[in-house]
Amino acid sequence: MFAQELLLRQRAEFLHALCSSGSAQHLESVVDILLAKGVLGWEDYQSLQFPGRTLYANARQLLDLVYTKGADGCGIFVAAVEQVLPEAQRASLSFSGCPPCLEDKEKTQSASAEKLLAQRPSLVCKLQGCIDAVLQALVESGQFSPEECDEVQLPVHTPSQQARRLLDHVSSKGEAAAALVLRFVQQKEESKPQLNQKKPTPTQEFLKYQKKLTSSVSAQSCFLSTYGGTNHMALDDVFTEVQLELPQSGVGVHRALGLEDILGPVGIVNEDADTVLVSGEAGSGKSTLLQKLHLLWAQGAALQDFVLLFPFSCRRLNSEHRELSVQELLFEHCCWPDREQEEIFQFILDHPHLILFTFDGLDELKQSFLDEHRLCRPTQCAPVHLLLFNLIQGSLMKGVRKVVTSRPEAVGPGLKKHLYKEVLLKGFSPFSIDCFVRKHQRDSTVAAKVLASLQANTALLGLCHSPVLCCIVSQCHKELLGCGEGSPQTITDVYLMILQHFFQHHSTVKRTVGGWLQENLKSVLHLGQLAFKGIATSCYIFSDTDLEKCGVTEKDVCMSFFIQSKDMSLGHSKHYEFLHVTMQCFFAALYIVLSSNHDCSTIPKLFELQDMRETSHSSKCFKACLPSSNKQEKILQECASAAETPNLQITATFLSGLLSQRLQKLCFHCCSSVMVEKKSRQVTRCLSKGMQKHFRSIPQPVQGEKKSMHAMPGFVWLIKCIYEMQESSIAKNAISKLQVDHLKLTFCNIGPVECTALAYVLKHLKKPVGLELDNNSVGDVGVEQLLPCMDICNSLYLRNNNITDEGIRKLIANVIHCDNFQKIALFNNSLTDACTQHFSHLLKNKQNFLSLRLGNNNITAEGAKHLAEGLKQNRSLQHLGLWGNKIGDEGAEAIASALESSNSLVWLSLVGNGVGNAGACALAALIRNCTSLEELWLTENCITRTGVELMIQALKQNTHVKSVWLRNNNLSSKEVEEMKEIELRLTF
Ligand SMILES: Nc1ncnc2c1ncn2[C@@H]1O[C@H](COP(=O)(O)OP(=O)(O)OP(=O)(O)O)[C@@H](O)[C@H]1O
Repeated sequence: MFAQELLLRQRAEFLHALCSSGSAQHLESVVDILLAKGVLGWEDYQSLQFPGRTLYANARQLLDLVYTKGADGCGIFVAAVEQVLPEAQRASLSFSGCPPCLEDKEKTQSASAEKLLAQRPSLVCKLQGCIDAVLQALVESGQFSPEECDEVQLPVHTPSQQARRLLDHVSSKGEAAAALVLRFVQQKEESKPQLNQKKPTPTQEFLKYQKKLTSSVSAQSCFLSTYGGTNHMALDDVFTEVQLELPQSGVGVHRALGLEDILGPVGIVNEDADTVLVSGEAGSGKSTLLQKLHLLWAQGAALQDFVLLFPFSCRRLNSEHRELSVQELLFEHCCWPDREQEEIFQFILDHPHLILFTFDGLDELKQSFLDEHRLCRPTQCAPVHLLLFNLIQGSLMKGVRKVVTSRPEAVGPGLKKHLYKEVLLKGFSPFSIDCFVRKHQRDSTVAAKVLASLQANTALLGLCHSPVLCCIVSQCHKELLGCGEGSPQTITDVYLMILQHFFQHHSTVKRTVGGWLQENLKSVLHLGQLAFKGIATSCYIFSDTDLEKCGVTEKDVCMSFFIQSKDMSLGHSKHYEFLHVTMQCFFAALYIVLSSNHDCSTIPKLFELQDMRETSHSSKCFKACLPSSNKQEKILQECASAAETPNLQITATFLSGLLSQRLQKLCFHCCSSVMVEKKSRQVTRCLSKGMQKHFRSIPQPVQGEKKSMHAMPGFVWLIKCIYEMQESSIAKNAISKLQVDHLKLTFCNIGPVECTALAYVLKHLKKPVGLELDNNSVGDVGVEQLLPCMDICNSLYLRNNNITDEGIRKLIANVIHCDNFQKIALFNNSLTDACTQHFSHLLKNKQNFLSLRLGNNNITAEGAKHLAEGLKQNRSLQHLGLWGNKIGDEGAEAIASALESSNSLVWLSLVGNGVGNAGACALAALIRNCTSLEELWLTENCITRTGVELMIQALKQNTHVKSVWLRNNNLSSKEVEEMKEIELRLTF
């Protein structure tokens, strides 16, 4: 088939192939190739750069364009798609009979600019990881302005997009800039360490082993056991992009990362270390992400610098009680070499840089990470956890790259110092939720209905940012769509929904409302007992005997709550795991509620653990709740040294939900109402006690300062438990005694779910507070969830929280009516000019508003003009911060002229905005006329002597201004010295 015809016939498939991952990566890589091959010209390329257009719209535009390029152009396009897509995706497109492809046409490119274009695809790869250095070189050589650097480095761009922006700018600068970039990349390549140098020639036996390992990794990773119970879904069909970020470092930046960045060069903190940590909350998708990496490696689509990949699960390593050498660990737990074991192991020892180990779920390892016991010889036998710790530290098999996943709580400073880099996994973005539901629900009408019901219930939408919950919600679409008003609000509701889903799926009996739990009570208690024991002893894999002991029957096993353990080392007997560990926590909580066997200290003990985080004390205390009637149980108790606090906390959260007034009635069908009510009172008391303890720890403020509480993650957990109870009186009671002016919840892993709970509780505060949520993952959905408590907030700090203009639109529509609300800080989000209209509206209509800080966003002169409209009509604003935007001279003129008549403005920052002398001139007028201004920040604004002199003149007429900051402008040191003498208030 001719390529042009293929493009027409398979248009839908091409679109799907380029866009279904939800990321622009495939599309952009194809465009790179088309530019390099001359299929697209610069104008074509510009027409594809339409801001705000959806991925699919861009892909359609590209297909239209390519079609007009004739058969050759289409042929190159098809080949480019083939090159860019992972193998599994390629299968859905039929390329047979297509014209040629991507061999280079041996053009003799003399000019550097031409080379830059022809080598674009490889340059995009090579530039990642050295963008900052290239930009610095371009600035130093006068080729780039600081504004252009800022544009390239915008945090909304992924590293590959930053590389493309850089190349785009360079291409408009001519030969010298292009030559500089090429030189830079060449030098970098030449100085690269061994990793990318020619790979050694492996022997036949090695190649056979590599093949065996690859197919075993592929077999283990190609399916995802999902909530269909017995159904398995191909990972490639359902994997949806997750949000990856780098942790903060100083005034850090949240950056969108792709899968390739997990092992790529961005975000390295310690070049000498070998371990990459991927950390994320329960159900955020760590195991699935690792599984995807395994699959991509096995498919030859990623991580091809590594010739062998050994995947480990810490959950399964817990069952290894022998002492092993590293060699035994690799070969017995991953893949057995049929021959020449020694030779293969020697290859691994000789080429550590070509080997990758992955360890999933370090938090599930029964022993906490210790940096003490060193092993150095790969032949030395030791308990598995010691081998693991020594591999992570690098004292064993230095140079082998390791990827480890863990919940954040389990990562202490001892481990952190051995990290090459850390990547935070933040679950699904709103876009991914959409994508996931569409992939999971093949029927597009059902998918649309599920998505509509999520939009109508934003608390549930917030929960769906956690992939595990998104998966359950999508799985239970019938229950969800049929529940009308009573649609789930809490995480307990969602797990009850899946419980009901599975029970009803396996039952033929017609049920009475609420009767389904009663009908299945026996199964619930058996499964609950197994889950409870497991949670208390960090046990997540169960043998037939374990099941038998708790009375779990064959029928219970078939109920879909379990998956069969994929372990290769557990011999022939069957082993089971709950579908997900959170499901185990849920059954454990059900058991505590429904069983009559517990002594009354179980609930208080479970809640007390918040004070014992990161110690094994919590588990010891909790283990005491286990009935230790027989020997085996005692052994179980002894060998578990550290039950995971996070899982105990999740269990306690479910317990709060199940014992809430509205869900209690479900339990009344199954056990004595007196007992349930008693347990419920216990939970309420524990929550109240826990909160009081936090409040008592608040230090008295230093004189003149506000009383401030710096909340810890334990506080957020208590708030979430209170939310699960869905009783205003409990929330009111718990929070009414909090008397602070400022509530600080920075770096507390606050996402939309936590925002829902926070708002539910904080709205009952008696006195207005400042709410500081900097450096979390609030996002637009989280902002919407916070609205109910905005009445009681006088200031809101949301620096670094992935907020876009849409979140701001909803926020402002609400806070405009809140009398107390006076300050907002939104430094380092994804805001553009579109949000400034809303702020302008706020400024016009809220004459007690004091402070607006929008630093490090993407606001241009256009946005500044909108803001200026609002500023003209505002009489109260004291602080305005636009640091690190791009308002330029025009924007500065608009802002300065709007503020000239202000008699409230005290502080103005336009740092790093390319204000220039024209802007400085307008700001000089502001200095002359504004009677209240005290501080003006104009650092890094390309202002020269002319601009500063204008300001000096203006300052002569103004005694209010205390300082004007002018560091890093275009002044020589001589000029700086001179001007300092003339005007002491200038700071250089
Ligand atoms: N990227 C993804 N695409 C599609 N589904 C996903 C993705 N990530 C997770 N899921 C779904 O969510 C479930 C839970 O994810 P996963 O087990 O990977 O989380 P986790 O972070 O490892 O949890 P835990 O810390 O509790 O072990 C998966 O079984 C899968 O159904």
